[in-house]
Amino acid sequence: MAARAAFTDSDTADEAVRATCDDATTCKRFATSKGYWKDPYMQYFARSVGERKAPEINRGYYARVQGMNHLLDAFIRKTECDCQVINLGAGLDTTFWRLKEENLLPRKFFEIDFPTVVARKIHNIKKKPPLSKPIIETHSTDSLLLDAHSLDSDRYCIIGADLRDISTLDQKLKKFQLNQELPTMLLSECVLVYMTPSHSSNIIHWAAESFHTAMFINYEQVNMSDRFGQVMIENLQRRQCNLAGVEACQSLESQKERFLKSGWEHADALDMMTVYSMLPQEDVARIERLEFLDEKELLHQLLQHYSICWATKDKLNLGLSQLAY
Ligand SMILES: C[S@@+](CC[C@H](N)C(=O)[O-])C[C@H]1O[C@@H](n2cnc3c(N)ncnc32)[C@H](O)[C@@H]1O
Repeated sequence: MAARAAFTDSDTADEAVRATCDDATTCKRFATSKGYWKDPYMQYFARSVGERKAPEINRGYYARVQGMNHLLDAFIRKTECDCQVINLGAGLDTTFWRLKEENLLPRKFFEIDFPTVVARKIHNIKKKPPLSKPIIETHSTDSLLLDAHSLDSDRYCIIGADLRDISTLDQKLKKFQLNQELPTMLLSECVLVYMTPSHSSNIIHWAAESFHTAMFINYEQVNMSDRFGQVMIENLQRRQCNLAGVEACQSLESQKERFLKSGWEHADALDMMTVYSMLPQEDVARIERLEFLDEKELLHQLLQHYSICWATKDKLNLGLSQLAY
């Protein structure tokens, strides 16, 4: 009986984590509909613009997306596209299509998420030509591997897997021609915080062991032990969503530390208030004119509770540790 209850609880917990993918998608969809940044592909994953979101939420998503893109694009340029990207917990992210459009496609772009999330994404890709066309265009043969929980083409691959099961993840990536010799970017955008510190540390460790030249960018909460952080945790708990990994989100130091103790040579971390102040200020001024923001203090608090941490290892001496804002 006890085992059964535990199974049901963890199932509910995983379902709540999977639902966070819809939150991210609807918030990004809304912000793009207001013109914070351009993403012509989002509409194919979330048809309706949905409920209005507060201006501080839209600015927060702007900082998140621009902040991640800045480091990712710098890495791709540094490697002259001779690299691969693995987006862990990718949800309905559209980065592959943006990179294709901007002529910045890596040799291969991998995405991982729970099989049910992947099944939904594949369903949308199959049905919407603007999503499927770029995949077909960059594929050299007539047929590509496609089933309910995976799609593999020359340049884009999406895999249904649980990130907490590293050996299956590793096996599946290798089956789809992961190249351990290529400079590799690992992305986790609001993902690690949903798993225990031991599970996320396994992933960070596995990534460091698997590639000799790599960069890992992690976006998630920080400064979570203060009052504002506690309220964020309680709000999520009310929706059955437990931030199981919050322990690593105490400070910028704790964020860096988890990489440095797991085989990464160099790590940096900034809170999103700082990232926001380092983004191209002309564009920041443009988005600040889009909507009137009454509660500046709330925006600052929000941005101070998220961070981008990036870590590198660089056997090929590409200069990865110099990539910054
Ligand atoms: C908040 S969403 C973020 C999605 C995307 N990275 C973005 O920022 O738009 C978190 C994603 O991580 C995925 N995720 C969390 N834990 C996972 C696990 N153990 N295995 C696979 N995917 C996981 C969820 O299914 C969800 O799609």
